[in-house]
Amino acid sequence: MAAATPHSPPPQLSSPFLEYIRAPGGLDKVVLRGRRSCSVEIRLFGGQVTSWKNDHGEELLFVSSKAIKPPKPFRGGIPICFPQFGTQGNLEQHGFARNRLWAIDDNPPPLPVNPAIKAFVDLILKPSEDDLKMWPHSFEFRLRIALGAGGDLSLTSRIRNTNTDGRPFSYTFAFHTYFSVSDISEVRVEGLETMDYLDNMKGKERFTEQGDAIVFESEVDKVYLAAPSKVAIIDHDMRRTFVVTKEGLPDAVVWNPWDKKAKAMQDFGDSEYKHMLCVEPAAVEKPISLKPGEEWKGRLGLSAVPSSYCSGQLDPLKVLHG
Ligand SMILES: O=P(O)(O)OC[C@H]1O[C@@H](O)[C@H](O)[C@@H](O)[C@@H]1O
Repeated sequence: MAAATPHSPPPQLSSPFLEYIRAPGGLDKVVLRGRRSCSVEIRLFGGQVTSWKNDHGEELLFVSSKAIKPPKPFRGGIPICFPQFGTQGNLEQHGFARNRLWAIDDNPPPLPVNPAIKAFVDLILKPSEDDLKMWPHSFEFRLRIALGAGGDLSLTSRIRNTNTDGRPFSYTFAFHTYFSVSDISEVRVEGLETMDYLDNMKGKERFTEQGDAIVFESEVDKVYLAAPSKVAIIDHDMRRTFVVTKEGLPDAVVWNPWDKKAKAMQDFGDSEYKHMLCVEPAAVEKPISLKPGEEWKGRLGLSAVPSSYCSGQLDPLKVLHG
């Protein structure tokens, strides 16, 4: 199904757990509804999750109060970085997928789904003629966004090489997840200690993280390499822990712009850095290569658990292996 134009009727989504909301300026969105006040909002522009609320209706993702409307990328939620992460190539920063209008995919190829999950939507992005001029590869990018029975959110990406000229392609990728936190100075991240990382602030030089959980006192922009499949973000003040799980995505980017960069960013409030943290499951160091006909799958799982789970400090071994 193509994305709705301003004059076409909104797509009929055949589920009480889904709602299609029309909005001007490319801001049409799909809302997934779960039990009590759990919900997820997805904008077709960028195929971007822009809201994830728990069963008390509390927002769990950060969105900047200064976020700009299309055609600019939207600051917050979960932008998709594809086919390029950061400045690692000739394309615009973080690639073009976050800056394109996605469509609802009525007829996606089967994807095993937990039968308890009722609220999900499938989106698709294919390159336009202009995209092909910049990045000369034909692809189908399918994205399933699902709200679990317990309020968990999952995003599954399937990228297929549909080149008909026999050529493979490679890309880098990230789920650029902006978490909402009470106070960045009180937050710690567990699961990445002792990992090697590339420091984007030091010319991508490689370092090894020290043995302690990661805390924040200044700007951070690091790509943790071969990171574990689970990472925890512990927010003391909110008495909440986000558990991030990833499959098919070896790396994890951690980013907070801190005060100076915040002031320099047009679409970001001067003090908003205090209330956000990006932890981004990604494939950055080693680009993913696909031959024609091949498909890659990457999955992000998010849950928010009350701090009782972490009050005695979340056991790092559980984070890594539990
Ligand atoms: O401003 P953008 O393009 O959304 O990027 C924000 C940040 O995204 C992070 O993923 C990068 O590691 C940072 O280097 C970058 O500054």
